[in-house]
Amino acid sequence: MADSEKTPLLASQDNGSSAQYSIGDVSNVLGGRGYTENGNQASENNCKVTVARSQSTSGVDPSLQIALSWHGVNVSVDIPGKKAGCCGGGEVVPPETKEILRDVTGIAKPGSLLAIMGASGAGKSTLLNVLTQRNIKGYNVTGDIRLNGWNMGEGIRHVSAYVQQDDLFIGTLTVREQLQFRALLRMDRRLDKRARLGRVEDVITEMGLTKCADTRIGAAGGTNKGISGGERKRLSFASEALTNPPIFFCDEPTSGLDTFMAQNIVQTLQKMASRGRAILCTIHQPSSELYSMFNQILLLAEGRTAFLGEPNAAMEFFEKMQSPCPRNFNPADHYILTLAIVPGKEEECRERTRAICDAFSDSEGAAQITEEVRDLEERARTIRHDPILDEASAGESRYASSWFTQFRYLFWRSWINTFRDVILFRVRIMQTFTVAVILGLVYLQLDISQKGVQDINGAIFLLITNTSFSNMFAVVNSFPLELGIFIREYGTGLYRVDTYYLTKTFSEMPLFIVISVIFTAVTYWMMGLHETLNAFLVATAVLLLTANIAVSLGYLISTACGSVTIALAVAPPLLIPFMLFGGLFVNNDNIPVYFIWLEYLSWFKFSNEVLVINQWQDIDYIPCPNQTVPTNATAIPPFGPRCAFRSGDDVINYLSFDKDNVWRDIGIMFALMVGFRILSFLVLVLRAKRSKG
Ligand SMILES: Nc1ncnc2c1ncn2[C@@H]1O[C@H](COP(=O)(O)OP(=O)(O)OP(=O)(O)O)[C@@H](O)[C@H]1O
Repeated sequence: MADSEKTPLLASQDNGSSAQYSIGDVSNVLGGRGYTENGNQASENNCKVTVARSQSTSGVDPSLQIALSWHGVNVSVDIPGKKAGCCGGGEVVPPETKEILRDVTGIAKPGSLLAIMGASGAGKSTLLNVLTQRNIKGYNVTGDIRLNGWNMGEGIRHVSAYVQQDDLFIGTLTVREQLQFRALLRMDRRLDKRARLGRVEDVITEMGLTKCADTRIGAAGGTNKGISGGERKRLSFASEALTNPPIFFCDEPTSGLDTFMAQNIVQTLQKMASRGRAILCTIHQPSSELYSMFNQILLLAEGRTAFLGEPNAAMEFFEKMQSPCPRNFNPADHYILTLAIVPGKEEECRERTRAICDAFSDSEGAAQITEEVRDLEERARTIRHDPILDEASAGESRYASSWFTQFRYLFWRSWINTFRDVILFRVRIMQTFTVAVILGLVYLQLDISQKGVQDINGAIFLLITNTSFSNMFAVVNSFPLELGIFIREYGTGLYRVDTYYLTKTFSEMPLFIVISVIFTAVTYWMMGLHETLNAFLVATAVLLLTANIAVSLGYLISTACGSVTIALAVAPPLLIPFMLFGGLFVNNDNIPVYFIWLEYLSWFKFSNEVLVINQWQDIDYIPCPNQTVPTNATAIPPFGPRCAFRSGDDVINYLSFDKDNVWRDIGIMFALMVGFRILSFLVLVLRAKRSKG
């Protein structure tokens, strides 16, 4: 992309309740005019054009509106050569450069609702990505994309909103809470809390969300259903509309909605456009009613512009091309079918498409668009540079809130998400309690006896195993589901990775603590493990630490895998080796030398060692059947072959555990807990950075 004129564009003005970006003195920009609500140029006296950021009103001030233009945009991708066919035995396919968009030019003015249409593979998503400067890693992009004639580069992100196809929300929040969360983190930091919450109420009204404002959003398509699909989509618009950006990009806003809801959404978009915004949507085969609601359409075919203009003009253009839309036929369907490449008739279809694209590029309509785009560029050239564009181009967001503000509201949201679902919370407590009671019944009141040694050691190991598995899988089953929301919100500059990660882990910690304490309290006393308060407290602390290590590893697996399915596939094979070297299945002295390193990662081993020592160290005597200890005996006599353990120390020694290792074990467990968390944080940072590419 030519960056010859990557020029400062926006300057800030503090006008109290509203924040504004000023383009500078631009007597000639937009013909010396601002744009009126219907997209026409107006207000002759507008010598200072400012970019929309007035957040106290729901519309964009005419003097703050932006025209988005793109000129001669070409996009291609380099495809490396490879061997075709199975097992690399086939022909060599040479590397090639695939053209995705070719010389695409257009303009979206304030007040216009532009539909980007075309057959599958025509280049709609690519154009949207290029215009929004998102997901373009790996593409070769040339051409100009300008705002009111100014080349802003990635700064476009700061004056536009991108509503993606899938709506991702934390389902436990209500509509109002979701908007308040966004407003408190995203809006201009010079606006106080009252102004932000006031803006939330305005947006709720503007987007027709009043009726469901206090309804929980719920999970899309899940059993925990909240607001409807149409309301979810309007909530997506509302979330972006809070900062009142003058440009909106929407990817398939009506997909998955029924006709009524789809119409309702496009009406909302119409309303938003009528308030001075430029709205660009990709849309797949809209119904004729929907089609008629757009005031501009852009038809893409084979990466070229087949038409850009008003729907009526499209009708005339296709008539001239000897492809008139039949009566009572949906024009959108007709154009897409006319421009589609039908399998088996590729050459013929490509020929027709080429002819249409050539005809459009030679048409008066195309010439007028090119002239308007050039006019904007030309006029922008005469304007003095303004430092705020440098700021925007450098990617600095003036909406970023402070670290503490992010921490506060993220913690609030995470806390709600963890504890609001009372049913789920109760289910987890009941589940823990039930499992604890069952295990307690299986190992009810264990004896200190020769046979009891195996049962007690087995019970201790089972406590560690259950604590590890249940806590790790609780994370693995839920955290990856939230990662999509995190990536998207991080991408919009809502918060930092560290604040998100810290609040997530801190807010969830109480739940893991409560569950671990309930589990230990029930099982410990039912099993009749060493019955002193001190031993119980040590066991509780060690199992809490164990739970936290498992949770940390759960975070690491979740961030590394990114999806529940992969994380669930990876977690068990990872856990088994740790469990194997826990001291129950293989004696510590018999671990093969090449697996010693794994022993140092096995918290099962450290936890087991501390708990076994905690259980046995005060047991001076383990009875042996058929042998009585004389009351006046000074030492316990040697046992026969059936009695392996005279005292707790024998049990500890038998397992190759050492009382001197207790503090070392606890230290290593802390290190594992912290280490896994730091690693998972680093993986999350990496994931977040890569998602921005
Ligand atoms: N990274 C890439 N590598 C190779 N080809 C690509 C790449 N990205 C896009 N394409 C190709 O470019 C063309 C346009 O893709 P794009 O996704 O923009 O089409 P689309 O009109 O949005 O299609 P759909 O409506 O099916 O989503 C397609 O043929 C696609 O296969």
